[in-house]
Amino acid sequence: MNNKPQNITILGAGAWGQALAHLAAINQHTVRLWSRHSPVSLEDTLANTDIILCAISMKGVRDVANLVNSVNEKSLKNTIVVTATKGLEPYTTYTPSQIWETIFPHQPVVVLSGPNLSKEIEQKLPAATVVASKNVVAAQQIQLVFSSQQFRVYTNPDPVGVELGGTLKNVIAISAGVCDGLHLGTNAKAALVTRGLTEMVRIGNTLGAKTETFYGLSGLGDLLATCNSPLSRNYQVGYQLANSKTLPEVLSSLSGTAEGVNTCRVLMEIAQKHSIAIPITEQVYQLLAGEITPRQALDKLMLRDIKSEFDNFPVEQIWSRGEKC
Ligand SMILES: NC(=O)c1ccc[n+]([C@@H]2O[C@H](COP(=O)([O-])OP(=O)(O)OC[C@H]3O[C@@H](n4cnc5c(N)ncnc54)[C@H](O)[C@@H]3O)[C@@H](O)[C@H]2O)c1
Ligand SMILES: O=P(O)(O)OC[C@H](O)CO
Repeated sequence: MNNKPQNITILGAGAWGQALAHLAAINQHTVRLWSRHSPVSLEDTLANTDIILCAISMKGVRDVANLVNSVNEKSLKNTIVVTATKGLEPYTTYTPSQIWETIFPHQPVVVLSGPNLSKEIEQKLPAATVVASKNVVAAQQIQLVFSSQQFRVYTNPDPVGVELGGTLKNVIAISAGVCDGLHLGTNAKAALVTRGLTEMVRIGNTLGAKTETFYGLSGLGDLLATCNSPLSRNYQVGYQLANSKTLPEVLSSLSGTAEGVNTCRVLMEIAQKHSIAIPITEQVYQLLAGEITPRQALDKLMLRDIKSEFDNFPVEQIWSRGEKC
């Protein structure tokens, strides 16, 4: 493990890229920030870099990964790629780490994800996160690079699960914003977030993630942060839709990317393909498409067929044990 200051290139100079630059600088690492608007070329920025950290919005990840590959394929021999994007690619349904792994099959790829609202990190408030990779040593290296008094970093052996936790919670955060925007109360919010976690596990398991990862920081932890904070852009989308704003109005008022809007569309494709029940996501999708009102979405969720709480524990099974009375 290398405990020396590292040369880190952060791709994406938005809210999250800048917050990560601050966290890396705490440990005396040399940080270079690059964005598509940078005056310095990507090639120059990447010279002698030990770590490439991508904090680009989902829609730019493949283009930027291809750009990195085209300018610097040979000199990146020992470079670790870290991905901090929380989204899914339309059509391929790839996660960001899967895109990086496809383009850089010989580099270690590490996922960094957790309950990390950048505005709180900017204010130097404490936070924790998770780093996960198929390459355990690379994950431990990134843990060492970012761990500080302000930022506690855990490793996890399930990169797909860690990445999907951060991605899938964005859609549930939109629904939580709607719930608060309609003033539906704490009981309703608890029910929504808990059933939302069930949807996350269903999708995650189908895509190869471990159930227990969703009960950790990158799953439940990030879900709680995002569903309970007005600082979350995804939460704001739901909150403002519930307050009669249109989606274009909401998106133009946000400072940065609300990935849940596009993720929701990709999740609908995945759910249809694999026949997965994701009723909350389905209502968010119809709401974003302008097909239903927030109140209609609520009624649809409340009036669904009654069922057992757990997928593998049908009502009939309980009754047949004579426990009905
Ligand atoms: N802000 C947070 O609190 C936070 C925390 C954790 C993870 N994230 C995730 O990090 C990612 C970035 O979020 P952000 O808050 O920094 O967003 P942002 O909108 O503030 O910044 C996005 C960055 O991506 C770049 N970008 C966007 N589209 C691009 C394209 N087509 N090609 C090249 N570059 C492009 C922008 O120039 C900018 O540098 C998102 O996936 C988000 O979910 C954000
Ligand atoms: O502002 P949001 O909704 O993109 O949330 C930011 C982070 O994902 C919270 O961990």
